[in-house]
Amino acid sequence: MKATMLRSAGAALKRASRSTSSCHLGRRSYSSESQPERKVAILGAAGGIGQPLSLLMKLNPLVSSLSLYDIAGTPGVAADVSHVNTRSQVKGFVGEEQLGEALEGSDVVIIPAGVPRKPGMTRDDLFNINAGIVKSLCVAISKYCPSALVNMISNPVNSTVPIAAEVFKKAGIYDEKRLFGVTTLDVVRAKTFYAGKANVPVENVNVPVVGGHAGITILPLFSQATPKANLPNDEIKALTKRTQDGGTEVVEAKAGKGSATLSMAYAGALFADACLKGLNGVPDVVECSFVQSTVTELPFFASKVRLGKNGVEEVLGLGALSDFEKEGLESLKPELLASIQKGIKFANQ
Ligand SMILES: NC(=O)c1ccc[n+]([C@@H]2O[C@H](COP(=O)([O-])OP(=O)(O)OC[C@H]3O[C@@H](n4cnc5c(N)ncnc54)[C@H](O)[C@@H]3O)[C@@H](O)[C@H]2O)c1
Ligand SMILES: O=C(O)C[C@H](O)C(=O)O
Repeated sequence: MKATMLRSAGAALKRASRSTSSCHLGRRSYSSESQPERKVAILGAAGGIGQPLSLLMKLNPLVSSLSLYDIAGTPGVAADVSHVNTRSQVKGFVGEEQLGEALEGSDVVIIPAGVPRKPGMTRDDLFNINAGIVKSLCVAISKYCPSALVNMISNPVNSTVPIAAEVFKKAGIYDEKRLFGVTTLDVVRAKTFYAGKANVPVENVNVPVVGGHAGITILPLFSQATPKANLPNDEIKALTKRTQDGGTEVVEAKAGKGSATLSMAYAGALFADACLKGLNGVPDVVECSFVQSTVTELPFFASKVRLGKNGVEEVLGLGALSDFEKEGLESLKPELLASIQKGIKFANQ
């Protein structure tokens, strides 16, 4: 009975990971024996996101070594997760003196380290604490695993990604193909909310989300959503607003106990899986991500990105936008640019 339940849960996870890419994920199945060795490090692994993300990455057969780092609590998390009978070897690292070893040899580094919002706060209110945390972690990445793909989850993503870029430039190791702001949760939310309104099976839904990762800088492109549903304008507006406020919806519901952790762990695991597939040469892996970009005049922008053996293989354009989306795009630019510049300035102080 239990075995049957576990098997069907595993199958459901596999189905979800195939269907939640914004576009098309490689559909071949792999056995762990034929997979290359891949080390994934999670920085902030003992936190609200870090713990479930550690579990989800332990379930990923593409991972051979899982390195769990935090300033406290990682020995327990690592011991716990390590008992799960899947391919990867798990090690916990705690405190700055163990950060180098945690990072060494990593192919993908996922960063959910830093403080989350409380009700009434914006993501930018986290800048003062999280900017310093991200900066110091990126200095260590420059030193110990300069060619890793970096998946930045820590907020404000619109600023922490530019901070990371500047740190890497200073260290002489910056490669724009290897730095990603994780905006997958916006895509996950847009798909869920759209499926509910359009009354279509959520596993078939695709919606690109572009721009950035805060309030109006989150721009879901429901005009490109599939399956087509011809929703009226007022419903598209409401869906857009709900996607933009999705993080705040969770922050308020948690009433002071943090922000999205479980849905974020799921989204972070999906994005890291896409990065690993790209590294392993799986074709046509496309996800939305906040990356260095020339899609607009802004130096960083989230859009669909094709992932490959070196990280970003191609930053894809926006496609045709509705008038409502064109307006949204113009309105988000000043705020997004200010957040990017704030990050760049901080990193160069
Ligand atoms: N990109 C997104 O879509 C998205 C979604 C949800 C949350 N977030 C952000 O993710 C971050 C983490 O959220 P959470 O709910 O897991 O917070 P949390 O407080 O539960 O966990 C954060 C963890 O980071 C650790 N940490 C702090 N300083 C560190 C350092 N120097 N090195 C390593 N670890 C360190 C803490 O010890 C803690 O375990 C927040 O900034 C939050 O806003 C982003
Ligand atoms: O909203 C937050 O502060 C966390 C995260 O960015 C989210 O979108 O859930």
